[in-house]
Amino acid sequence: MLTLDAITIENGGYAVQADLTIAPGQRVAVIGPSGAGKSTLLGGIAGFLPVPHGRILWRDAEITASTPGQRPVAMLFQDGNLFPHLTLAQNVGLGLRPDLRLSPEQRAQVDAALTRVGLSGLGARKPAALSGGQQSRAALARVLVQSRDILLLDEPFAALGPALKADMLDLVAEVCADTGATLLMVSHDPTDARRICSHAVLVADGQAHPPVETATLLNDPPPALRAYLGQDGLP
Ligand SMILES: Nc1ncnc2c1ncn2[C@@H]1O[C@H](COP(=O)(O)OP(=O)(O)OP(=O)(O)O)[C@@H](O)[C@H]1O
Repeated sequence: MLTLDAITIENGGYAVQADLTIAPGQRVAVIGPSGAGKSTLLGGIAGFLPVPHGRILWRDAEITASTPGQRPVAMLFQDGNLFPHLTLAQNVGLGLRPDLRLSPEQRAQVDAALTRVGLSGLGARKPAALSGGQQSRAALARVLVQSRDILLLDEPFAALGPALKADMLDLVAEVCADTGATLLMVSHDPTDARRICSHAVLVADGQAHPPVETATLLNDPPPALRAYLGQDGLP
């Protein structure tokens, strides 16, 4: 269980409050108006932003004061996930050791992660020699190799076309099912949430609400979400 026990997360002058729990292995979309604090929520869970009030717990152990590296969390951002001067294998290896002094076992883990995301044999390539979809897969492999319990994805596939994005979302769902990882994924596209997230957290007006079933939330959105989604259900 991921427990956000009456927390406040600070992001500059902005604050987001949350008092909710997320079940292990659950896939949860984080949705809400632009600027409402979705990235702030993920940043607080990851340990990148201060949480001056409340407690964050994972499986009953408090992690509020833990550094990002000590938390059971791996995070994938929209941009800047790959270093252009490093090969794919090195980029993925960074998830295991920042100095890249990998043991043979760790190299095998990198190869396995690349294979899992469909990039077998491409480890020696640099990111520029890959398509956008392949780059997204490599970034996902780096998150995978970390074997963390919680995956935080902040609009990671927004730059991809619809078909590639759907492939990546399905891959994320498969990986979460394989590993039992708990997923929180920020997305501006409600179809992403419907595709792979059983539950959704609405972030609006500085408040992250407890998760509810995605279909329930999107089929009958509260006013703050309805205004954002518009009549056709898209932002
Ligand atoms: N460094 C900062 N200093 C002050 N305010 C900030 C800072 N970073 C973000 N904010 C503010 O915090 C609020 C929440 O930002 P956040 O990025 O979490 O929203 P979001 O819901 O992820 O938005 P979007 O959907 O547009 O990405 C915004 O109103 C933003 O202006």
